[in-house]
Amino acid sequence: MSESTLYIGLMSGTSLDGIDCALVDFSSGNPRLLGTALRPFEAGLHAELLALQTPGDNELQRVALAANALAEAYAASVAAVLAEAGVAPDQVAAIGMHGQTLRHRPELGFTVQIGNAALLAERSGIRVVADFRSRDVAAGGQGAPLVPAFHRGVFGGKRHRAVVNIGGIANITDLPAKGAVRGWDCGPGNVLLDGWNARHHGQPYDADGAWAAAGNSVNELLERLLADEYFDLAPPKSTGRDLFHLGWLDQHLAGLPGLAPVDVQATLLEFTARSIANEIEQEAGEAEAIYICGGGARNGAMMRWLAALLAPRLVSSTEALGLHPDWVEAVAFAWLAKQCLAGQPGNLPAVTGAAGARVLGAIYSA
Ligand SMILES: Nc1ncnc2c1ncn2[C@@H]1O[C@H](COP(=O)(O)OP(=O)(O)OP(=O)(O)O)[C@@H](O)[C@H]1O
Ligand SMILES: CC(=O)N[C@H]1[C@@H]2OC[C@@H](O2)[C@@H](O)[C@@H]1O[C@H](C)C(=O)O
Repeated sequence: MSESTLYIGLMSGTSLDGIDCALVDFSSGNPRLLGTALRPFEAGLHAELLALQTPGDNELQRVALAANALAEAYAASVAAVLAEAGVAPDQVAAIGMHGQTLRHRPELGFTVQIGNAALLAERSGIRVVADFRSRDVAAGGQGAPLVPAFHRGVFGGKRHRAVVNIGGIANITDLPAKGAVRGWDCGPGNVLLDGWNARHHGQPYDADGAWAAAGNSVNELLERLLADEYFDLAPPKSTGRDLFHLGWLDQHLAGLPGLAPVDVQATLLEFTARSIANEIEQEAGEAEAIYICGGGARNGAMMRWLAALLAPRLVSSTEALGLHPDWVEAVAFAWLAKQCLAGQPGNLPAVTGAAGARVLGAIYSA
């Protein structure tokens, strides 16, 4: 089946909102979506994946069991998408399985995405490509972001554009009309907004940014957050929950007692939007139009902040370029699986800082 042009991309990202699954046909120049599914994590698995983000007891066994539970959930997503599209497993060339990031420490030489790829191959009957980041890290790179090569192919054009993924973490791809593509993680996306909202309202996210929009940003807190040294680093750079988590926010709040939770949320929204806009101004200032993907595109208050901060540039979602913002990352991992099977590189060394272009991923036969 290696001549099949159908691939499945599976992404469960740093926001921990669940599993994005996309069935994609690459037979023409542009990827064509044949089916999609977003499956929230079952509560117990969500709690365990969140707990495993920080060191704890009996980690080896807990990680192994969580990796199995993830594979079962991935297999259910794959089965649902195939059934809806009327496609049989043997018509699919491969699944690109990102896995769940538990640690990202390229400066120490490792990044960890869990998910039992062997079990997913067994359950789905489809070849699985997994562990996309390790080879780039082994070659001295950040192992992230990996989507810029895909963004170049689908979103590049005659005008200078930038694409911003606002997931748990936010990353930017700079797509000049001529010249090299650049990309880097610019800092938090929704991770702090989600965490603060969950702490105060018990809900996974602040729908449409409505709670944040009801508060007033606190300048002293905003300045402290923006002073983090991550924002002074030049690309290549990548980050994760290892750095940006509620404990990081709590450290900054410690010297500012008595703030109303709604005003902290308002500050987090402005901080997130400003950190993204600042990095675009510094690194991709010539971009004429900015396209947002990831769940942040559903946050109206975030989109209004970005439009104001980045004016007169046009700010819209990637839907304007033909790919719905919810599915960009899953389609990218389908594409990365295709690159792997073709023996083609998936990374851009100018983005990740790796010593060279590398074929990414490990293949688990069907
Ligand atoms: N209606 C909405 N209003 C506000 N925010 C939303 C809405 N829908 C989704 N989001 C945000 O989008 C997040 C999910 O985004 P996404 O799926 O792109 O992240 P991810 O892929 O897990 O992260 P990453 O790209 O960092 O790996 C949610 O956690 C939430 O913060
Ligand atoms: C280590 C890791 O999982 N990084 C993710 C995360 O989520 C967004 C940002 O941080 C990005 O660098 C990356 O994902 C995308 C898909 C990437 O590699 O391009």
